[in-house]
Amino acid sequence: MAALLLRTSRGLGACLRVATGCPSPSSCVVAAWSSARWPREGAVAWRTHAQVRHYSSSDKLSIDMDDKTGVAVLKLSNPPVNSLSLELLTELAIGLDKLEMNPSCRGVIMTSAHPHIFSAGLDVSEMMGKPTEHYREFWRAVQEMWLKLYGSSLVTIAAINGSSPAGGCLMAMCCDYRLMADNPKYSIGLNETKLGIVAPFWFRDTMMGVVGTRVTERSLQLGLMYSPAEAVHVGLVDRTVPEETVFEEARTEMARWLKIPDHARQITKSMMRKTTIDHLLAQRDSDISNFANFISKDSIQKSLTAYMQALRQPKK
Ligand SMILES: CC/C=C\C/C=C\C/C=C\CCC/C=C/C(=O)SCCNC(=O)CCNC(=O)[C@H](O)C(C)(C)COP(=O)(O)OP(=O)(O)OC[C@H]1O[C@@H](n2cnc3c(N)ncnc32)[C@H](O)[C@@H]1OP(=O)(O)O
Repeated sequence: MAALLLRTSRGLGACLRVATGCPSPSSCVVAAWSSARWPREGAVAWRTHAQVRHYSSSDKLSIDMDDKTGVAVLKLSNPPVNSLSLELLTELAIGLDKLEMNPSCRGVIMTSAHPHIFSAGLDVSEMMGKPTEHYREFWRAVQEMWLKLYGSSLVTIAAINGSSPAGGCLMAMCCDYRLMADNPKYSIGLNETKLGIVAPFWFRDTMMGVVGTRVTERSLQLGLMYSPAEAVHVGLVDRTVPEETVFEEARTEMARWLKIPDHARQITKSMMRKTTIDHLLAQRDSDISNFANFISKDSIQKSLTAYMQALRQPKK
């Protein structure tokens, strides 16, 4: 058991083989471990100096870590719609990594600084009119963000305070719990087919883990966007709350999750997610090539152009 308390600081994907005698990352089922999240002398000393630390140096992302509660707040702030550009994706992956390595950190609340939009998903302009090398780099960054968030050993809660299509929905689905503002104007879902593109297998697998096979199949084929109430009905969101209380409700929910001993919860989370993570890790390069080939096709570029033009039309 003592071996289980070793820190590896690498999220759920890192196998603590020493703990289970597991020979390889791919055959290890329960050994993934990030860090034993018990207070250490160093961490306590750190707390006396500063309770809240600002983590991110980017203006597109703020990360504030409260040393007293062990909870970090990660706020997307990339106007106008929090689209996930290469830069923001990279910042997200770095920020999540830093939190994973901080022994004081036990949970992350992810939310948006924008009043009505959680995230518009991947920045479509990163997928249009660029050279193949750019598409490859972009897609690796999308994968990396997913690996860090889906594979995080921390408690992750999405405080969804606005619309959340496609990649925005993916980020929310990576979290352990989702609260959404009950505003019927907001929507959430994987709408990729409506853009003429295809949600890759790991988007699908993430959704299946949240809502099951049947709802995923219907949602993906039709590119369904759900209102908050519908999202609760299909299980995509755990709970709706009045808009002005989303953040406080997320804090209350976090406190509930933090009552569970970290080691037990982390191993359980790893058991649930490891197969899905390994699936992408095993096919990372081919997934990048598939994306780059697919997105470079003239027909796909035309679809994206038409979609963006339609988006720019005045709304009725
Ligand atoms: C064989 C093949 C097998 C496998 C395939 C292999 C690989 C897979 C291939 C591809 C996978 C790709 C996966 C893609 C995931 C994504 O996330 S795609 C992005 C999808 N996102 C959307 O569709 C959201 C579109 N946006 C909206 O619905 C709305 O903008 C909003 C609800 C978010 C906000 O509405 P409003 O507040 O009304 O704001 P506006 O609509 O006026 O937008 C303001 C401004 O922002 C621009 N914009 C909006 N969204 C995006 C975006 N995602 N990226 C870039 N830019 C965006 C919009 O055009 C406006 O710009 P301007 O007009 O001001 O210039």
